[in-house]
Amino acid sequence: MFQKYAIIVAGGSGSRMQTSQPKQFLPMGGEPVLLHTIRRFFNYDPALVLVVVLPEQEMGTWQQLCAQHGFQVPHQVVAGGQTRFQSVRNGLAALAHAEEGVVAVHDGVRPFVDKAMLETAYETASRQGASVVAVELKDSIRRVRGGSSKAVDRTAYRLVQTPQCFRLPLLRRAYAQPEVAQFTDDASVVERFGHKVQLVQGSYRNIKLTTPEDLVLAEAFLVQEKGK
Ligand SMILES: Nc1ccn([C@@H]2O[C@H](COP(=O)(O)OP(=O)(O)OP(=O)(O)O)[C@@H](O)[C@H]2O)c(=O)n1
Ligand SMILES: C[C@](O)(CO)[C@H](O)COP(=O)(O)O
Repeated sequence: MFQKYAIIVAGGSGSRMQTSQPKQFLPMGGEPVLLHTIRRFFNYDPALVLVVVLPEQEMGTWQQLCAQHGFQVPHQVVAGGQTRFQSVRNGLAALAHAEEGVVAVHDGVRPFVDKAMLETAYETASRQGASVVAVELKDSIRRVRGGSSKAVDRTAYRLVQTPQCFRLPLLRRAYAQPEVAQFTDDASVVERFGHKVQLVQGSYRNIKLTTPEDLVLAEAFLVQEKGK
């Protein structure tokens, strides 16, 4: 067995959602999105060490929401940075005293992560160092260049999700690199550091709440889950 950690990043402003409240705090089935996400990790493994990264100015909001919803899942709260990279780095700093184990980095706005996916991602990273959940493309894709476009082979690509799991010392060393614009996720950081990343099966339900229509889908998923 190995110790499991999770850094749940919720330090963004949610500009594409176009709501006054950051999307991680929006209600979904009557409870904040972030609360659902954290609970999924706790239900997977109550012994998991949880670090939640929040916008510095929203610490009070989160405290209030936890009190309002009687949310008791133990977690450490850390202030985020200007970019996702900086938020993950701040989350890692909160684990400075942890030595071994596997850490998942997960978007706070992906509330439909499930137990099977978490188990596969953690186990794969414990054996191979780095794992990333991903799904096949459902649409055709085209490469755009200048004013024209060209069809490309979609079977050669995957859509990358979170959780992305890593042996803790590896992720720590990778995040000591200087930030570059190409770092859109944790896998890209670890890969640039020189470590291969193993893809594992994600899910089409594991959506990232990004734009307003994603909330409609999320509510529908919840209704469906409650009916099961
Ligand atoms: N400085 C940042 C930026 C993003 N995130 C987190 O990274 C996840 C994925 O990012 P994204 O969906 O892009 O969130 P936002 O940056 O909040 O959204 P937008 O780009 O629309 O502003 C989210 O859970 C978000 O809160 C973060 O912790 N710190
Ligand atoms: C990490 C991520 O969710 C994997 O798909 C994605 O890269 C985040 O990108 P965003 O531009 O911050 O939404």
